[in-house]
Amino acid sequence: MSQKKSGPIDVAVGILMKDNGDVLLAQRPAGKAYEGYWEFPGGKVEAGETVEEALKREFMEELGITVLAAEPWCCVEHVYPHAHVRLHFYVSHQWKGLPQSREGQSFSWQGTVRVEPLLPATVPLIQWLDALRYSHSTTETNPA
Ligand SMILES: Nc1nc2c([nH]c(=O)n2[C@@H]2O[C@H](COP(=O)(O)OP(=O)(O)OP(=O)(O)O)[C@@H](O)[C@H]2O)c(=O)[nH]1
Repeated sequence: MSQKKSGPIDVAVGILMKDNGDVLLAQRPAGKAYEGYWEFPGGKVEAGETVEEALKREFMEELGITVLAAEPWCCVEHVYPHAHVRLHFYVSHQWKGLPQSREGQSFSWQGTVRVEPLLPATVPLIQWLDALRYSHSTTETNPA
């Protein structure tokens, strides 16, 4: 009989944010659960790795990007039919390289995120991301 891992699976997820606030999304390639859904790039943390190490490894493996620095932002748990995941979202403003489709995935830089469908656990993040983006913005006008 096969046994399922009972606790959540840790996943490192990275949000690359350009100076203008645009963020990078990737479309899950064929053969993965939720194929065709959009997500922030990342993947499962392997045994013996920190979340940050996993983040850097996944970005290099999947996109050929070197993440130079990233800050932990928020953590979300979600139970899918295929897995119970704990997503550790990091925001990075410093990286090297252009996204390469090493797994056949499509990419899109988005201001207000309009690509669909998004992975269900990622949907609430989009609203929080707008707040984060505006808090970084220096061009915001004071309504008063
Ligand atoms: N990368 C990423 N994963 C997410 C997001 N939101 C979300 O629910 N997930 C979930 O987190 C898990 C990530 O696992 P994965 O299958 O992409 O990881 P991996 O690259 O290590 O895949 P592999 O098992 O094929 O090697 C999936 O269950 C996925 O549904 C997101 O925004 N980005």
